[in-house]
Amino acid sequence: MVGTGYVGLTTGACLAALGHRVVCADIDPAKVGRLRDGRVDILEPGLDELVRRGTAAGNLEFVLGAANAVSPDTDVVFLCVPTPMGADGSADLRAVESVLEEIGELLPAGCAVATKSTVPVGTADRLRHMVGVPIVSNPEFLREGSAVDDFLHPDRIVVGSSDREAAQRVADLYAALQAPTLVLDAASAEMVKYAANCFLAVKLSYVNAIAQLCDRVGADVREVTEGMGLDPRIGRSFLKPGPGWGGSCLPKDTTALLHVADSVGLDFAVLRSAIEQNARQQQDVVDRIRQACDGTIRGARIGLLGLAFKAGTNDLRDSPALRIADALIAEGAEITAHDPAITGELPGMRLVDDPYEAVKGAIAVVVLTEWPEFRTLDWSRVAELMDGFTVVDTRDLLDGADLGEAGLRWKAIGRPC
Ligand SMILES: NC(=O)c1ccc[n+]([C@@H]2O[C@H](COP(=O)([O-])OP(=O)(O)OC[C@H]3O[C@@H](n4cnc5c(N)ncnc54)[C@H](O)[C@@H]3O)[C@@H](O)[C@H]2O)c1
Ligand SMILES: O=c1ccn([C@@H]2O[C@H](COP(=O)(O)OP(=O)(O)O[C@H]3O[C@H](CO)[C@@H](O)[C@H](O)[C@H]3O)[C@@H](O)[C@H]2O)c(=O)[nH]1
Repeated sequence: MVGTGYVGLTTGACLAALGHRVVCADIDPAKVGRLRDGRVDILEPGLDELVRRGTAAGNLEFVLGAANAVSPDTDVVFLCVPTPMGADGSADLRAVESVLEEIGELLPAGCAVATKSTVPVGTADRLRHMVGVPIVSNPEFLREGSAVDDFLHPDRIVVGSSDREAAQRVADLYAALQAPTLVLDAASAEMVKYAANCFLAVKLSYVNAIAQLCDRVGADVREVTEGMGLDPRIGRSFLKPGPGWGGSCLPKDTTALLHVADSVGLDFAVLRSAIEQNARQQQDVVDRIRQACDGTIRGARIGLLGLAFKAGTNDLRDSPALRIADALIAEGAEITAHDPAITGELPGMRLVDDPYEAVKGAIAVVVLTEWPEFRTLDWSRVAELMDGFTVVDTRDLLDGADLGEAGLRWKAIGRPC
């Protein structure tokens, strides 16, 4: 397993739990040291336990550098390194290429390379020349915050390669999970990943736009999405409006697929407008906060509850909450923020470990991440501590009546307030 982040560590620890012998490599010596001591940096329920169990059982180990993960009896090398957004919006494949360069000569005959990193269509076939063995696309669909559970109970396993036998060998590693398994060509497998993530992004942008419309026409988006979701063709999940979608995947994958479409002369207008709607959604939240601050953000003290891109994770990558915070800071706001999973320092704001400290003296309070503990805050105490009385609830998390009783004004997107 090359790369021990969300994907590599989860996959490595879970494959070890299924009985395979796994060697996980990372380029970061400090991370490798911590993992050898059984310390996991990321917040993923069950992962620490699996890492400790695998290490104790002797079928999960951690090494520095991809080359040290490869041996003459290696069957599959999984690539789980980052593929971030490049300057032109395309996926930056430098980490993938540098690993292949590092291990190309070391791979034993009969082994396969499986790409779990999200890579654009054509990558497996294009990079094949760098290694003398088949490359199998094996996209990963886990969600942060439920990575172990998603791995162990997958909706589907997708593998694809021009070498079907190699693809089947990779699929066989997951046989114990008894999941629906698709063995495809490499391009189709690579496309499944982007097509799925981009569909989710389009769905969210659509529902965020519906929430905006509900506000303007006096409908209640909670009831509207319930009515939509009961239609099995639509489904109930991914229908919750918010401050815009973010995280380490949806933003970069939508931009990367749009880049691919542009490069082959296809105007993927629906995807482009989903990305644009997402930027507008974040700007709309800033505008709502401005209204709550009597029209001026400059000099206003604003308390933020939640910074992670969703509840259940301490990942801040491409978090809409941070984008919104940055926009407020750029307009001259004084920001105090609290997130139960985030400690340390962040530029331009005061990060505190007590939610009541975050709301102290605030003219407006903004809920940006749907942490359940925010629901049960003592709103009378919040009202006493604040200097103003508006709570902008971008996640429709709170009970408006509770806040009303405490003398606060509750503002949610698309809900009658
Ligand atoms: N995070 C998710 O939920 C998720 C889900 C599905 C797919 N993906 C995809 O999986 C890939 C990895 O994502 P992630 O979130 O796990 O990333 P991450 O940043 O959490 O982890 C990547 C790891 O790779 C290591 N690394 C970088 N270069 C290396 C090298 N040359 N040799 C060895 N290790 C190296 C880094 O130090 C880091 O520990 C990306 O392509 C991403 O799009 C992510
Ligand atoms: O009803 C919803 C559901 C999600 N979100 C937001 O959408 C973003 C993405 O959420 P989620 O998909 O749960 O996060 P990730 O962990 O990034 O997972 C996505 O990205 C991964 C990386 O590619 C894929 O593997 C997963 O299948 C895909 O769901 C977050 O900002 C959420 O707050 C909403 O606003 N409303």
